[in-house]
Amino acid sequence: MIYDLELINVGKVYDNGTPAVIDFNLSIRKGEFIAFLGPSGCGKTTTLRMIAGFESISSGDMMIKGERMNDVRPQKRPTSMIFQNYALFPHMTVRRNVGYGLEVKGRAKAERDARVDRILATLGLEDIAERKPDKLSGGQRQRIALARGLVVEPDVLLLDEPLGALDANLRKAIQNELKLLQKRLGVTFVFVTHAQSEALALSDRIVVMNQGRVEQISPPHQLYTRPDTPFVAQFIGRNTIFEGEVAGTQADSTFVSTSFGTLSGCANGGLSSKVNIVIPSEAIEVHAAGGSARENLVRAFGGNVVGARVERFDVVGHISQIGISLPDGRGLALEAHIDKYRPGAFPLGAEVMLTWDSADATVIPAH
Ligand SMILES: Nc1ncnc2c1ncn2[C@@H]1O[C@H](COP(=O)(O)OP(=O)(O)OP(=O)(O)O)[C@@H](O)[C@H]1O
Repeated sequence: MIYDLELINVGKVYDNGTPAVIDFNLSIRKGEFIAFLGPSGCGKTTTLRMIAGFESISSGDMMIKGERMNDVRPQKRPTSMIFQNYALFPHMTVRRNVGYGLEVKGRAKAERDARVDRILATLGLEDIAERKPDKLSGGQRQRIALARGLVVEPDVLLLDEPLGALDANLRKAIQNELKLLQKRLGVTFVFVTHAQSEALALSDRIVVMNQGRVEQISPPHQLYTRPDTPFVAQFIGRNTIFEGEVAGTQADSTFVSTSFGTLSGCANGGLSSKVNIVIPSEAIEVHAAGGSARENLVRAFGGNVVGARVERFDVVGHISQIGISLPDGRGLALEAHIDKYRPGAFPLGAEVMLTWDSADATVIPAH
């Protein structure tokens, strides 16, 4: 199979010796929307710049449609890049800004005009085509930058935090547009962000990076529900993590001996003896303690019962928010519809029990 983009053991060491990207492997199919997600300094932008050709590749290979690109100059690569600040020329009209890439490539005026008209129409920018960018809103400037990237008809569009300069509402609206546009045009997008919600909402697959290494590459739902590593479990979603050692397996459940008792979840990949059991907030239920509740819950939830205390109970609109503390002092925040936990269901300071289904928890290697 020929991929639109392949990174094969790609590494980057800067001149000062900093290893910024280590052994990056990824194969992207045509029309995929891929997000690079990770904390500041993890190597997202460096990887994007290596793909664009603005940064040299220290080791490994970068291929586009089966052709090795390592030594191809940026303007000769079938990529275009959109920067966070959009890098629009303030003295040029929107139309010239959008057509600039085609001018640089030496395309004839008639072809340039036709392509620019088409992309301006696609993005709803015809009415402002003769204006200068500094007279336009953030959302309009973002769309112009997108038009400028797409007009050269790249195989791969590279986007470096392209929504970072927009306020939250506009960001959400443009996210939706971006996703629809990408699917309609069928162009492969590689998108850098450190906003988790953006990556989860937009991408077909997310690459989570940490300190120059790829931690996990998965579709959003899988990344959220089945983290591969402790880093991903802490970085994505809101998980509670218990450390322990594998005590045995039965059917799909792996039992883990922890300081909170023997707890269980689904094993994700091969396990060493030291493991983490990862429980998403959404999977945790709160029950009043007392009477024979504990024995019943232990039976119903395969042993997944942990005692805790209610520290906070707030109702916001139709959502109940419960702040819980575990015996080891850690806190967790749970949310559910008000129908599930009615106001006053748990008085502050109440002893409660937390449960989850084994199938909703994931057991991963501790390192
Ligand atoms: N030109 C450079 N010279 C030396 N080191 C660099 C250079 N550019 C980046 N680095 C280092 O490489 C590592 C990765 O940086 P990079 O900008 O790729 O991270 P990032 O994940 O994109 O971060 P951010 O989200 O803050 O943009 C960091 O340790 C950074 O300090």
